[in-house]
Amino acid sequence: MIGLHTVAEVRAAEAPLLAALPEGALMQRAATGLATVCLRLLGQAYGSRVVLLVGAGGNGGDALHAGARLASRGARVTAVLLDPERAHPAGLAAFRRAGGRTLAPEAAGPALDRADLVLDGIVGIGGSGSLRAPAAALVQRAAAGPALMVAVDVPSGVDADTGAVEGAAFPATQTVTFGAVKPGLVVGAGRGYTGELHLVDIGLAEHLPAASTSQLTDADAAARLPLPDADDDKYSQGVVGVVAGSAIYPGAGVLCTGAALRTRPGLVRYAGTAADGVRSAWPEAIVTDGRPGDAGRVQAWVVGPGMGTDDDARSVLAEVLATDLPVLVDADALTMLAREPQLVRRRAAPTVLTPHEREFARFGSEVGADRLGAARALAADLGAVVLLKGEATVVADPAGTAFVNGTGTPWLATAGTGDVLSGIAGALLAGGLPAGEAAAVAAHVHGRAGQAAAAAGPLLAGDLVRHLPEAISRVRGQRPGGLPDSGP
Ligand SMILES: NC(=O)C1=CN([C@@H]2O[C@H](COP(=O)(O)OP(=O)(O)OC[C@H]3O[C@@H](n4cnc5c(N)ncnc54)[C@H](OP(=O)(O)O)[C@@H]3O)[C@@H](O)[C@H]2O)[C@@H](O)CC1
Ligand SMILES: Nc1ncnc2c1ncn2[C@@H]1O[C@H](COP(=O)(O)OP(=O)(O)O)[C@@H](O)[C@H]1O
Ligand SMILES: [K+]
Repeated sequence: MIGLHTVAEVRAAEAPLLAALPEGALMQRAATGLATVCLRLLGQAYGSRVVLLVGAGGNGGDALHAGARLASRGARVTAVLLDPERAHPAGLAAFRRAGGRTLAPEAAGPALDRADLVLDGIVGIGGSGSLRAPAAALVQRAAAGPALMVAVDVPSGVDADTGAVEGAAFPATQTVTFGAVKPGLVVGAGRGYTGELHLVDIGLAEHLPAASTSQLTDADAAARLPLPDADDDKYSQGVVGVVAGSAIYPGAGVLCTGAALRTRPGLVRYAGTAADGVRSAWPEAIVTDGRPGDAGRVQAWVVGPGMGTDDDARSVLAEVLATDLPVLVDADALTMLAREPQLVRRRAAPTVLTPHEREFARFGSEVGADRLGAARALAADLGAVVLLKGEATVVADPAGTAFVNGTGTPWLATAGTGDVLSGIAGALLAGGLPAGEAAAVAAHVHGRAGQAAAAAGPLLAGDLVRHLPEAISRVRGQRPGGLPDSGP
């Protein structure tokens, strides 16, 4: 599990180290790691052109110390001092001793235009608000040039906690971050500015609290996807019930049921008006065109995709939510639930809501720039797990534990892929995973299936279902074997 730590947590963890270590030692660790990454990227330091963008805080200090190391290896390093009077004194002295030269921001254009590498030490975890004018102009000039763009700790202009970007920000090809991954590097707009992420260990780990926000690795997901063993039968892996699709639009029912089958193929029951379509696509499912109560026993329900929002649909939703089973609520069911949120507030069993941004807004407030904060707030308000879909899907539970998904591809932005996600998550809920983990593992596996399917070109939602066994095998670190095809 990759823990994501807020600025406050990083500052609190730094405090005892700063008190215990000789002055500047922590910054030396950071700068050494930073210079090592830059040297690797440059390949050959000697003769290469490096420009440092240096703000007035510790972030600029890191850049100056790293620049000194690069200069001592023969790189031609120029520091653009945004606030010369306040540049980090020890860093600037080391930089000058190593032969580095300085420039005023107004004179920096030509150097930026021909740099091999630009190091962004404008602002790190001490930043607030949008990037100020001189810094923003330098960032834009650097971005237009040919250089590798390396951000120090956090790309300047990105809010380290939320990923919010107001105005300009440094579009890094690489970000070298210190001590802990900050949430803003992997979520929201910030994710798009971070590039490849490098974490430098500066000794903070033992001082950091347990992370309340995490990102799953393949190994974390695999540990939550148990293999069936000799004692299992078709019921023991958990039976999932699916209410999705309609007579006119059976697709959502077919996709959702297929995804559930391909995730934990113990048993999937389907109840709804898309019964004929589901039956012919998936002979493995047990299908009724009756109500959920007619379907037989299940351990979790998925309700919503393509089911409509008429009175019948509303009464089916109420029936499912009145059970004491875990329920995943998606799509049309979210639209209905937003009108009657008490249906979920009064539940004792876990509920997972999987809105995209427009569905989220129906519950009363826009997602905004702080996606983690928004998901946490809705989860706490409704007492449900909220999986907020999008480029970086986030999952939050009512107690405040959250996950940021790290897998996926923009090719997933196509109709029906959300129905597949619901089927995967429903199967994991029925298997007994805690609701927040079921949602997070589902997003992880769904993203991996998207990546596998996209390798062959533009993907359709049905391709995701077909690639699920392969994606799950890969998450487990196994070489996927071929599976016969069935369904969409
Ligand atoms: N603590 C340590 O020992 C270690 C710290 N480390 C490093 O230090 C960094 C934290 O240093 P920090 O606390 O000095 O803050 P920092 O990120 O440099 O920002 C402050 C400067 O930014 C400016 N500024 C603010 N907003 C702005 C905006 N919108 N647009 C433009 N400018 C803006 C602000 O200006 P001011 O408001 O003061 O006028 C001030 O000049 C951390 O990220 C890591 O890199 C590592 O070496 C490990 C050891
Ligand atoms: N730009 C994107 N990058 C990565 N994943 C995306 C992007 N846009 C959408 N997705 C993913 O695609 C899926 C779309 O789901 P949804 O909006 O419910 O579509 P539908 O209702 O058509 O099934 C979600 O899992 C979402 O996270
Ligand atoms: K920075």
